[in-house]
Amino acid sequence: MTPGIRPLVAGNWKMNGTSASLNELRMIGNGFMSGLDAETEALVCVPATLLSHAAEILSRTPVHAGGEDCHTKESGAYTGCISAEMLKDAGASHVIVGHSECREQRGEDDATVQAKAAAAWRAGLVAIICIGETQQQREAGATLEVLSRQVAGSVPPSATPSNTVIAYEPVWAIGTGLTPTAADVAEAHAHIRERLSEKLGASATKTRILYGGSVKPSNAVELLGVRNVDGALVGGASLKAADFLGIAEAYRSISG
Ligand SMILES: O=C(CO)COP(=O)(O)O
Repeated sequence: MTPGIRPLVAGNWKMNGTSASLNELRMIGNGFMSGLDAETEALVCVPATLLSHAAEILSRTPVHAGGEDCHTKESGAYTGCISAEMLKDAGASHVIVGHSECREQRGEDDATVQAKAAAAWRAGLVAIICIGETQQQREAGATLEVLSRQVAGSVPPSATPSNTVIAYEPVWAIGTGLTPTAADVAEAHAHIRERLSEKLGASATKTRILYGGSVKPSNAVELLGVRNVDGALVGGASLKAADFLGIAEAYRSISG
């Protein structure tokens, strides 16, 4: 937690979900309608095929709908790609950029991630910029150096707390059930905050830094209670309403 920052609990459905999954989304929306802490903001990023349905379902709730990736360009001959403007048109408020799966599987570099964040802003979306070290980098003792490089390269210098969220996702913790210790998370988030301060000045104190990687209801209190952790980016556990709501509940117990 960071004093003065409203936490964000965000889901990332990845390449999961068909129209049959929208019921889980309805339950997530309803969960936030009936009593979840108004101080916690919530978002579910869904496959583009579901986005307009998701936005419609969530429009009657406090939960936002988001995209999972976008192209740098507004339109053009880019078969199979989706622009930030298209996501906005379909009802998105946010888009994830630079997820490690996109960096690894599609060879996305920091400059591309930075251009995608700028594309998100151009369309009026909040960019959720993902960073995080691989297992090999952690074992080599290079975690903080990698995070410095990714903040320097992936975060546009004009980022503000209202147009940008940072998500620290150690690659080795994604989908593995492994998580860093609370001390490791604290060190990484403090380091990211310092690098953001150098780059963005005073506004860095208000920029949300989410933790992502095997967050579940059972570990949410420990992980999200760490200093400088301003929410979660949740993969697998966001596909089940009960788990996603359980994570948000954990946040309430920390804030309370
Ligand atoms: O990659 C993630 C969210 O973007 C994390 O995924 P898991 O929560 O499934 O580990």
